[in-house]
Amino acid sequence: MKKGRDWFLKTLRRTFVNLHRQKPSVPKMDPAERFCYNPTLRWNPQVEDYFVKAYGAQHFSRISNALTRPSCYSCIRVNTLSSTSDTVIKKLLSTLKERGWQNNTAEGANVRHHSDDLAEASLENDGPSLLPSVSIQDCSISKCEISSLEYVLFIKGSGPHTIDYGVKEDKPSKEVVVSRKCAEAVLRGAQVYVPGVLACSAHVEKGEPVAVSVAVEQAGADGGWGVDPYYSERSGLYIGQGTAMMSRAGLFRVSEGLAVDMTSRVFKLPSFHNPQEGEKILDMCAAPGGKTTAIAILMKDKGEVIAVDRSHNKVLNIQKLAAEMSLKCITTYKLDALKSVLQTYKSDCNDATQYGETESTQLSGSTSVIEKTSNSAPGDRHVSVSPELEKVDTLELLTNANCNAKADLRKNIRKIRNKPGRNNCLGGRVGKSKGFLPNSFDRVLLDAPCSALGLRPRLFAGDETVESLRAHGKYQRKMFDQAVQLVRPGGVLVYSTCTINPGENEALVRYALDTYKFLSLASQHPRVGGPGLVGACQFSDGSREEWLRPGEEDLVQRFDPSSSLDTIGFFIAKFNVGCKDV
Ligand SMILES: C[S@@+](CC[C@H](N)C(=O)[O-])C[C@H]1O[C@@H](n2cnc3c(N)ncnc32)[C@H](O)[C@@H]1O
Repeated sequence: MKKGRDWFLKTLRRTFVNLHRQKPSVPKMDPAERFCYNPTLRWNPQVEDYFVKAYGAQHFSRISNALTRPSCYSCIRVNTLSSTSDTVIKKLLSTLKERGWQNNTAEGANVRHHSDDLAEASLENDGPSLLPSVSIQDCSISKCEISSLEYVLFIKGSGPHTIDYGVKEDKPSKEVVVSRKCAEAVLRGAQVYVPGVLACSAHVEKGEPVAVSVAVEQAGADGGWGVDPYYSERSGLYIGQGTAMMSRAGLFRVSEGLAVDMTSRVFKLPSFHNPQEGEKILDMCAAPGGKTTAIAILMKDKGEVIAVDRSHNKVLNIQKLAAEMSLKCITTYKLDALKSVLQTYKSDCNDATQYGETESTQLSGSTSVIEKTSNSAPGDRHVSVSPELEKVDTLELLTNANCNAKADLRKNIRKIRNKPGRNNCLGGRVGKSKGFLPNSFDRVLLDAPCSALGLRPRLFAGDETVESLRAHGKYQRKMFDQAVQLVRPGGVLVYSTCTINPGENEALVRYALDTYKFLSLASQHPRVGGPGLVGACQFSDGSREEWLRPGEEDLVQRFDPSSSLDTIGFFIAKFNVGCKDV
């Protein structure tokens, strides 16, 4: 992160120096066109070409445009073990009120005035249930209407709003330029923190109003992507206005802290820093733990939820979330889902469901996991070495490991590269798992990693190639093969992922409906009962494929009709494993 920021700052400063020397002429333009939010999403040219052929230029431009805007909703899961949805709604409303959401009518020009009475009434209401949706200025909170999911709350924001930046002679008074990542967070309700700041106008003092704009990567002459800080290039890239919380000099002296307190935003979405029984459940790609904790709540914190992720830091995040929510039935491990099924195990382990290292991150004593004291390979040890010593250490490690195969050599080198410290490790112990025995879980959730192409808002998409998009599917399939082996006969495997509306293009149909075909094929897996597959896919054109049985309709996530991005289809498929005749 720090390296990236240094690189940005270096590039930026170098370009500013060049700019100064070259004194390029900035084309005059209408301030309304320039000081607004109207970004163009850049794609890898091949991917763009691919999608334009698939959707047609106009439709693809709509998709691209929609992706640059944040989703209208934030979603909060209520921990119903310690509160109720109504209580949390009241609390959220009161937090919003404290933050001035009702009265701050100076924010933006398109302010929608909802009645404060409703919010007031609901805050004072001690009755059994609130209205399904309560609104205050620019924001409404509602419970999910699907029965049994009332613990899910939707917070709807508003935007885009027009902001008066106090432009004089085509220039806003003072300006802070932030990185693209920072801007994407600000568009979802965050503040501007020091690490996100790339540049700042001269003579900015603490307390002064500043316009906040974003420096997005532009295609360079060499075919690569780079930040182009040309003033005029940030047209349409203004994301709001705020108060500088430190002077310009202070900003570049410190490495953390609040840099700009946002007072007017193009998109208003409040940011809240919040986050069934006896079964044994595995969550295979669990971080940050949203679904793990939801499962634990549904289990009334009784039973065993084993949450694994391949990233050390992300496992720490799951632990943190579980601890914050006082959930005791969650045990976490670091594990690559592609190696979830234990390959070799020793017969002296009675009823062992998995092998772990000495360290367990188990949060309760309820799991039947058996841990071994030292079954880690020599390469597993954490070696903290300086870069100069790294080569020596690698060699030593390889010798010690007595590796015969090239694959082992590669694996051990990778382990060294990823050792704590190189990865900005958050610190903290994480138990490693060697995998689980087949048939050892009542249920397995595979919330597989995807291309994240549908994540919004998105201001840069140049990194994704057609090949990388295709690779996600293959990766998911391998994980599925592992997951299906771990469910006990009669158990359930839940698989969730998203895909892209295929439109009418044949090539895209082949690519996007890959998942769909995969799910159909998966139902013919020797361990999966054909009719046991339930799932659904719903596309924007209204077409729908489903395999649902009465009472299972709620398994399917439905489209938000108010969303302007209508091209992503969701799959949530449930497989009954090991019973062909279900
Ligand atoms: C879609 S996210 C999971 C979100 C999570 N289920 C939730 O609701 O909070 C996918 C996760 O898979 C993890 N992941 C990616 N490849 C993995 C692998 N080979 N093994 C285990 N986890 C993996 C990523 O680190 C990421 O945290």
